[in-house]
Formats: sequence, C-alpha cells, structure tokens
Amino acid sequence: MSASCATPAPGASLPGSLLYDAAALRAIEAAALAHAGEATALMQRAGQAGWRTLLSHWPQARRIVVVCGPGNNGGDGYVLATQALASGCDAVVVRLEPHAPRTEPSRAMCAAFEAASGRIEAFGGALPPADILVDALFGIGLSRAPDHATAALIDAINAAGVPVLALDTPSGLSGDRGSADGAAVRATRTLQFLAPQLGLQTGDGPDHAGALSLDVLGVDAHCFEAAQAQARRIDAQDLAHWLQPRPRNAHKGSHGRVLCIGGDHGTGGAVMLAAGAALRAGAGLVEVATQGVHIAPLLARWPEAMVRRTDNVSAFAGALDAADVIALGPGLGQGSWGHALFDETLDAASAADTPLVLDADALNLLAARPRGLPAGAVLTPHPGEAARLLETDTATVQHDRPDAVRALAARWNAVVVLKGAGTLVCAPGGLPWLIAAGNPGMATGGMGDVLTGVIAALRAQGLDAEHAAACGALLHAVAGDRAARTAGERGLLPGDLIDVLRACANPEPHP
Ligand SMILES: NC(=O)C1=CN([C@@H]2O[C@H](COP(=O)(O)OP(=O)(O)OC[C@H]3O[C@@H](n4cnc5c(N)ncnc54)[C@H](O)[C@@H]3O)[C@@H](O)[C@H]2O)[C@@H](O)CC1
Ligand SMILES: [K+]
Repeated sequence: MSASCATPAPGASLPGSLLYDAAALRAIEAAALAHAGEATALMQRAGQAGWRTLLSHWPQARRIVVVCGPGNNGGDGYVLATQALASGCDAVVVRLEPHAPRTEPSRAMCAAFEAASGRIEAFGGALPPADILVDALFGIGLSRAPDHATAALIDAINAAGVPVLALDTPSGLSGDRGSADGAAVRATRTLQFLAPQLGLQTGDGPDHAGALSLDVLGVDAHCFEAAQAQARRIDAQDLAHWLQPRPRNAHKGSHGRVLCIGGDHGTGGAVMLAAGAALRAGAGLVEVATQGVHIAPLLARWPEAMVRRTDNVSAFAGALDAADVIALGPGLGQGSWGHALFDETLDAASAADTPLVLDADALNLLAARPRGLPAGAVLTPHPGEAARLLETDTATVQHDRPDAVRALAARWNAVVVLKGAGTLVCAPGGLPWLIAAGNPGMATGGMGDVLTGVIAALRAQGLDAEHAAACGALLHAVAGDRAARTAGERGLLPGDLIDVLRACANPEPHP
C-alpha cells in the first residue's frame, strides 16, 4: 500500500472530545472541591445552570414541577425550584416519601426552598399539572434498579406529555453503560454537569437523554486532569481531520486496491453494495470475487469494478495476492462455498499480512471456528454478531456496550466496530471512539455492507486499522444523516448512502 491521501495532517492532534463515566466525574468533583471548597457552591451552580437551560429552551413555561430524589441530584433540583420561584413561576417539588434529602448540601437546598415558601408534595400516583417537568431524581449516584414506587414515579414523568429536562442524567439510565436495569426517564433534554458522560451517547442513552447540554460549573481546567476518559467522541466536523485533499500528482495506484469477497447465491447484492461503497469512498481499484451468476448485474451497476468468479475457489488466488486490503463477509453465507472462501482468504491474508475487514457471515464463521487474525484486522459486528464473538447474548452486549467493545478488541486482537446507536470503535487496549452521527433509518439490511466497503477503502488509502475504522464508521454515519435529510429516515436504503458518500468524503479542509 503506497497510499497517503487519507491521512491526518502531519502533527495533527487527535480529533474529537472526551467522554467520561461516573468515577471520572467524582474525580473531577473531588479536585474541584479541593480547589474551590464547598459542595453547596457547586450545587448552587448546577441548579442555576439548570434554571438557565430551562429558561432558554422553554421561556413560556410557568408551571414547573421538579421531581427530587434523596441525593445531591435532588439538591440541584431544589436549587432550580427556588430559582423558579424567585422568577415568579409556580414551582412545586414532588418526591417519594423515602426520598427526603439525605446529604448535607441537599438538605440545605431543600431548607432554602421551603424558606422561600416552596411547596413539596408527596407523590401519590399523579403529578401536578405542569408546563415542564424537571428530573432531579438520580444522577451519577444511581446504584440499583428503581423499586416499584420509584418506577411508578418515573412512569408518571414519561406519561405526562410535557417536556422533561433531566439534570445530569435521565434518572434510571446508567451514564456509564448507556442502558437501564429498570424504569428510566425519557428526557427531552439532559443538562450534564462538569463533563459529558459516555452512557448518554450510546445504546439506549440517546433515546433517554434527548438533546444534550453541558455546563462545566465554572470548574478550573486543571481539575479535569485527574479524570480518566472512557471514550473519544467524533462527529461530522472531524471528518476533515482524516480526509485531506488529495495530492495533485496522485494516480489510481496511490489509493489502494480493495478486494471484496462474498455474495453467495441469493445474497449477491451485499457484495455489490460493499464494492460500490469502496469505490465511492475513494479506493483506487476495487475487485470483487463472487459467484459467477452475480457478475453481469454487478458490472451493469459498477463497470468500474474488476470481477473474479469464485465458483472454483482456487480461481481467485491471484486476486488475494494483488489486494492491498480484503473485505470479507458481505453475503458470504455459511455454506460450503462461504466456508472455503473464509479459510482460503484467512490463510492467504495471514501469510501475506494483508489487512482484513471482516463482516457479517465472516464474523459468524470466525465465532464458530476461532482462529488468530493477521495484525490490523477490523471486525464490524452488530450486537448479535458481537454476542457470538464473545460467547454471550445480545442483551449482555447491549447492557454494557463500552465493556463489550473493549472485550472484543482484546479477545480477537483486532480493531472492533460495535454497530448500533452510538457506534463504538476500539483497538486492543485503546480508548474507544464514539461515533456521534447516524440515525435509525440506517437500521436496514445492507447498511453494514456499505460500512465494510467504506472502511476497506479508507484502509487502502493509507489509514491504519484503528483510524480507518473510526473514520469509516463516522463517514458512513454522516452519509446516513445526509441522505436522511433529503427525504427522511423511514425507507432509507444503503444505496442512498452510497449516492452521497462522495459528497461526504471530500469535506472542506479545516482552516
Ligand atoms: N459531581 C459533581 O461535582 C456535582 C454533582 N452534583 C449532583 O450530584 C449528583 C450526584 O449526587 P449523589 O452522589 O448524591 O447521587 P444521586 O443524587 O445521583 O443519588 C444517590 C442517592 O440516591 C439513592 N439511590 C440510588 N439509586 C437508587 C434507586 N434505584 N432507588 C432509590 N434510591 C436510589 C442512593 O442511595 C443515594 O441516596 C450528580 O449527578 C449531580 O446532579 C451537583 O450538585 C454539582 C456538582
Ligand atoms: K436526573
């Protein structure tokens, strides 16, 4: 591979921003308290930030109901409610009987609310009429699944039919994992404090957190040094980091040769999609090894592709040797043909150290017949495939996606793209990347084939395995968002993404 056009500018620092978990937030809080003193001061700032956020997004709201829990998250809620009263709004705090404040600062904030003639109601099954609800039930201190009474309160919040502003986390959702063990608030917006939490941006997180805001509570930048990040978040703005303008003297050999292998009888479209995506993502040459019956339709759609019939496995040995990158799996199937291609390809790639991108049935075959992978392989499982590769079930993968992607990368010594809402990309022992783009319209058969082609193309253009996977997952998601903008998410097809890939793969360079 001689390519150099899809590479970061020399000396460029990593793109994106860092995401944290509760332990990291506690470390930031401890550093801030050591520096600035009182816990109540931070709580005051948190509640005031909550009030400012509410005012800026819902300026017409007059009846404000704040649901307070027993810890410091509840304390933030009392501050917000006191601010609302001071601004002439009708503010009521609702809480469960056992949720009277338990921490010193939250007791003080509750007392201040009562001193301002604030009303506190015990939850008896129905919430008072409200223009907006504020969820200050639990934040990063959530330690168990909500019990029956708490779940009833959460259900009432979700059923109220008015906007919900969650303070710090939507109560019930783990801000670390992006999943809930029981009932969880579905917020319209979540105002995070100090630093953004990974769990709000992957798995169930986005559905529960809604739109995201952040307030760093005036904490000094050095307090963040103590915190260990859990992921690096990248969005559409970051594509330009990797997708630099091409050198003027580039030729087709500069951009690598991708070999796409797959497409058994009945699933020929999958390998066509991968090949088309590889072409549109900028691979210099794309060759397809597939069943002979698929060659004519493939060439009709993509005359730029080279083709190799694989009715006889040994017939494509030359293609394996010539490839800079091999994408194996789209439409491969798990029959004897797929098995033979899988074995042949992995043997050849291991012998020649050819970069691999494995997807779909290549992952299922790998799970069924575990073997070592050549260095720098990329695996792109959806949660079901991930579960097979980890010998667990899909629910366990989704319960803790950050943990699953790290475990997969370590288990297979490969870069892993764990697909689904809030796609995560992780190299062995590395910090995961969180892809902050994409939409549910992309939950359609064939989208994964497009992703495979994109990652292979970027690898062929000179990105290393980790960066090709991160940039490829991002480019794929950004193309999905762009395609959805024209006519909506429902009915979005993989081919729609391929149509806009080129426009997304040539971002304006950052000034
Ligand atoms: N980290 C920080 O620096 C700051 C934190 N603040 C707030 O403080 C929060 C953290 O406060 P806490 O540590 O007190 O934790 P929380 O207020 O999130 O909740 C802990 C309390 O809830 C109870 N609890 C946990 N899960 C429960 C469940 N499922 N059912 C019933 N009770 C349950 C615990 O026993 C404990 O009493 C943050 O999320 C944030 O809102 C802010 O006041 C300002 C600054
Ligand atoms: K909350």
